[in-house]
Amino acid sequence: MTSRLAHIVWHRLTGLMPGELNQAELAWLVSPHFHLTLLSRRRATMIVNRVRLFAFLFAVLTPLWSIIDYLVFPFPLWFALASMRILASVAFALLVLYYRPSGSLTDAYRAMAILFAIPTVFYVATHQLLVNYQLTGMQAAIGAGYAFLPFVLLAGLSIFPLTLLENILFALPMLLAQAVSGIISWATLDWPSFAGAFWLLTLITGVSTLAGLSQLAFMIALVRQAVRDPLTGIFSRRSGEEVLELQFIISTRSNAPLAIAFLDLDNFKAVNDRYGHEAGDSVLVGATDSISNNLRRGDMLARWGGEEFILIMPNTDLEQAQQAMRRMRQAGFGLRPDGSPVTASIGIAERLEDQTLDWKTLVEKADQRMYRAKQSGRDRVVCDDTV
Ligand SMILES: Nc1nc2c(ncn2[C@@H]2O[C@H](COP(=O)(O)OP(=O)(O)OP(=O)(O)O)[C@@H](O)[C@H]2O)c(=O)[nH]1
Repeated sequence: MTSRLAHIVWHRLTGLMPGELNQAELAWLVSPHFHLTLLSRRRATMIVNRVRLFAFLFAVLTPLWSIIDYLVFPFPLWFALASMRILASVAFALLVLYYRPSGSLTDAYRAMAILFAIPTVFYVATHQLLVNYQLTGMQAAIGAGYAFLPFVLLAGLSIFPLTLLENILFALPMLLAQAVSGIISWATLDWPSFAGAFWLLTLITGVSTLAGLSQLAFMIALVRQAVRDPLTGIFSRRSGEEVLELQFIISTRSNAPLAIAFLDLDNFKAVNDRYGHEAGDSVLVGATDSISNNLRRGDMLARWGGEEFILIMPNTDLEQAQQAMRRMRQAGFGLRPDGSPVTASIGIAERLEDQTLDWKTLVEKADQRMYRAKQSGRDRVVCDDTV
């Protein structure tokens, strides 16, 4: 009875989670640690682009308020505020001009940190300046507006597709700073208004976090659709090319081996011809399931064409790649509708061994070897040009 109730409550709760995600992807909302490289790169690009948009808006809006300050405040005050606004505006403009997306998350975090640091410094500086003046009436009302900046910053978090952990890490310094400033001025603190403002900041953080998580969920679903082959669920050719390009650069830089295997299922056309297209589809799914179950962590399988696949194996030399193929062929590639085993012809190429200068040549080599495996009788691996 209790377990049934717990089950219902759990079901209801998970029903609240973004419906576009599957169970495994829900963990991706918590921490970036679980994200695939392709998602991280796209997210990093999106974050930097949003930072630049935000910075552009603030570069334009920040100096405009000087007109109001000029009309309301006495001379030395409006001039000092205007100078600070111009400095902040220039800093925002520099961020727009010089920060470009690189695909690296560290760069994206740095861009966000700079974006939030500019108004924080501005806030602290203007606060120091304004406390020296005894403002009343209209002047006090306009001066109080400066205290709203932390609210704007925390609300600004909502435009970024961040995980729960990242949202907390970015919001925490601002909330802590607010709390510390309250503790420092403890004796003279107007308690109810401080507590009210702090509660409001926490609420805004919660809403921004929800907004960020919803964006992230939507992005995860879109990236999945863009990078996965709809039939087999493995990576599409387009994302395979992207990963291969990236892995080629990484392995060249670190002088590490990079092996790829080009796999083509044998006599697959006969399955379609004899048992129909749907049976053919099931064979494809069975073969990719079997390969995926035998992959090493860090390896990546992409569907290159109809019944052609490319397996990307970073940090793997020729000998290790041959071993991997032996293991894979032993595990098999699933069964044909008549119960006989599916076999594959495989060509292997390795960056160092083949002295290839770009990833396309590496694929060409593996493809040619796969073709020779077909010609010399199918169901075999070819890994050099000697046969
Ligand atoms: N069911 C199904 N068939 C596909 C799909 N994509 C490609 N094919 C079929 O795969 C077959 C490939 O046939 P071939 O290139 O002649 O190769 P094969 O029969 O495997 O022969 P070998 O490669 O020489 O061993 C074609 O009949 C395509 O129509 C797909 O998504 N589903």
